[in-house]
Amino acid sequence: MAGAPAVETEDLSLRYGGTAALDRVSLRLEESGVYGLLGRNGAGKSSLLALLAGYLRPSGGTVRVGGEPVFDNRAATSRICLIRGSGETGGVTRVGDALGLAEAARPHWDGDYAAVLLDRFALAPRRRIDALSQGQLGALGVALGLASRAPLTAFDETHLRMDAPSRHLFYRELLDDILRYPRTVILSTHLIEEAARVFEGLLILDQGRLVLHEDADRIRERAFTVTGPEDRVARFADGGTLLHEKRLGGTAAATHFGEPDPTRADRARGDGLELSPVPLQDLFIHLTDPARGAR
Ligand SMILES: Nc1ncnc2c1ncn2[C@@H]1O[C@H](COP(=O)(O)OP(=O)(O)OP(=O)(O)O)[C@@H](O)[C@H]1O
Repeated sequence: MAGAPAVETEDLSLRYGGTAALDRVSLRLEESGVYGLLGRNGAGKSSLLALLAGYLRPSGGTVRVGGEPVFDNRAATSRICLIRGSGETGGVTRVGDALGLAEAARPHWDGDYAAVLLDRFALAPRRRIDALSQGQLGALGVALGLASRAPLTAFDETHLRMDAPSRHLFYRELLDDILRYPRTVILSTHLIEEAARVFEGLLILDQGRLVLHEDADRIRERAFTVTGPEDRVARFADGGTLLHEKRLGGTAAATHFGEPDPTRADRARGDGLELSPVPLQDLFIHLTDPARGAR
């Protein structure tokens, strides 16, 4: 559907018996780009991706990709590629066979690009899949996902077992290829800091709920830590959104997450306080801290 958001969910919920894996998640991804999906273990990331790919029927709410409902809709799901874990290769024997399967299933498949990626990841098409290491399986999953060129592609912790140079190659390919062929990519990962540079937007799930859905640039503007003498840091905190506070021998460091306000920042600097950006991983830890609700 022309002009429809790439991904749209409304009050999307999923229950496994008595467990609420996802609880009324509403989100819209308008633009092509790379979105980071973060959450602690069991937060609901895989459940959300499985629902977006049409693998599961929601217990409640709706999910649309490119304007179309996805569950039981082959036309819609052929435009979605979800690579789960180190990848599922359909029970075939060799790397080259997995590419053949993907070519048959994926309307936007680019075989030449797949061959280039296999070469870069040093994976020969004749290699037996059952003899690949976990990291090599991840690299195959990454190659299958990238070469699918699906309008919605999701990687569910696919690259976690790959070594650092291979992961960096993946991030570079992702950024380069999305510029050439704009599409929406969701990357679920626990490797937050190293992947942060590829994220245009961020989704954070906590216990099945969406606690943050924001552009990466805006997050950088909204989050900062103010450090200095305790009394001045406390004065600065008045009326702000305090996420975390640390004190040591009369000095305090308070992490805020609120609306950008340049005058407050100027005031803080004028008061001799130091302002610094918050690493994404710290922000994630603070936002998903179980003690936060109590504070
Ligand atoms: N097949 C299932 N049967 C029952 N409960 C499930 C099933 N799959 C997931 N769950 C539960 O649903 C919740 C969300 O799980 P999910 O796998 O979506 O989390 P996740 O964020 O992907 O976690 P991780 O980072 O550990 O992979 C968890 O409480 C999990 O125990």
